[in-house]
Amino acid sequence: MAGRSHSSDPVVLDQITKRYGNFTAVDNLSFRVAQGEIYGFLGPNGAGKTTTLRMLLDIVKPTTGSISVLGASSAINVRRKIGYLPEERGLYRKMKAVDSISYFAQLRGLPSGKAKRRANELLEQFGLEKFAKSKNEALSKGMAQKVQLLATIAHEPELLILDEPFSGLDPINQQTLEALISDQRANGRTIIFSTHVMQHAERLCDRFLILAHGQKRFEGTLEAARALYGHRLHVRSAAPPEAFERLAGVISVRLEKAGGDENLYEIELADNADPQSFLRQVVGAGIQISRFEQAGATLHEIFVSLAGDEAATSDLAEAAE
Ligand SMILES: Nc1ncnc2c1ncn2[C@@H]1O[C@H](COP(=O)(O)OP(=O)(O)OP(=O)(O)O)[C@@H](O)[C@H]1O
Repeated sequence: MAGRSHSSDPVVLDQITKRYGNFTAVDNLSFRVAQGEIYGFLGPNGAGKTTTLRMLLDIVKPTTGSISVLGASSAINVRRKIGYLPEERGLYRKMKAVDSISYFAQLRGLPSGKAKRRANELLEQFGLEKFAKSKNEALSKGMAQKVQLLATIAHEPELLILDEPFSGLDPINQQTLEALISDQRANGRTIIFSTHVMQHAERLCDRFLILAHGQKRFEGTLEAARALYGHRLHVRSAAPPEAFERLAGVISVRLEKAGGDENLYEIELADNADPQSFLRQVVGAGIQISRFEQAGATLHEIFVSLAGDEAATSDLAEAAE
């Protein structure tokens, strides 16, 4: 599944570029998403995420390159198999919640009776049955967003494309949405979602793509990103930093916390260095250590290091919301 490319991959982008006048919004981007995968789209503001998702859906045409979605050269030909939550949310204000869901499901081919049943089932499943007959304008922003999400999945699409689905939801509803996305994958669906919030991507994604200035900065699993980011170790020892600096494979030694008898160091190893060989060298050099721990980089750290400073700003801004 994850990572293996296959001719029947539901989403294939090949050397896609999108220009607006002289400005390149998406720059020679290629990637594939495998069946049953949760694929995260990460990138700072203006990185080209929404433009790419819109190209996937054939709402925006690429300047050059080719796209295949569920075996078709245009998503429009397979739209009944796709569920799309756009970045700009919107429901008809005067329509009832239940009717909104069944309306969208019918637009995508579900017969009216089935669409209504499905709408009621989903509202109940997500604790919104009391609001089924409320008009959308009477719903809170978060509830309206949930209704729109349910409208996106009601016709049981094979491929879900969700643009910033977590933004605007409170932590409880974010959790509900995470569960919904995992549940969709468990049912064999393929999901692509964009986000600024690394924790969602960290918990949910089989693989992710980091975009910055329209270019791919990384594509792969969290483990692969961590390996790329390098090894970091936490070491507690009474020895001075120079004792570690002179060992093979050590790039830097940072004093994380000075103690009375012992210091806590963060030690960065070269990509090709091995923590075990570091440990053997420590023992061989007679350096006493009382703690040795491998630290996995967080996706946030990886994101900032790969997507640059503007990424840090947008990620932190989002986290502070
Ligand atoms: N119709 C358009 N005309 C001109 N420039 C555009 C158009 N649509 C998008 N852009 C530009 O392309 C770049 C990428 O925009 P896009 O909306 O894809 O970014 P994004 O990664 O989704 O950002 P955000 O996280 O802020 O939603 C931006 O600089 C944007 O201003």
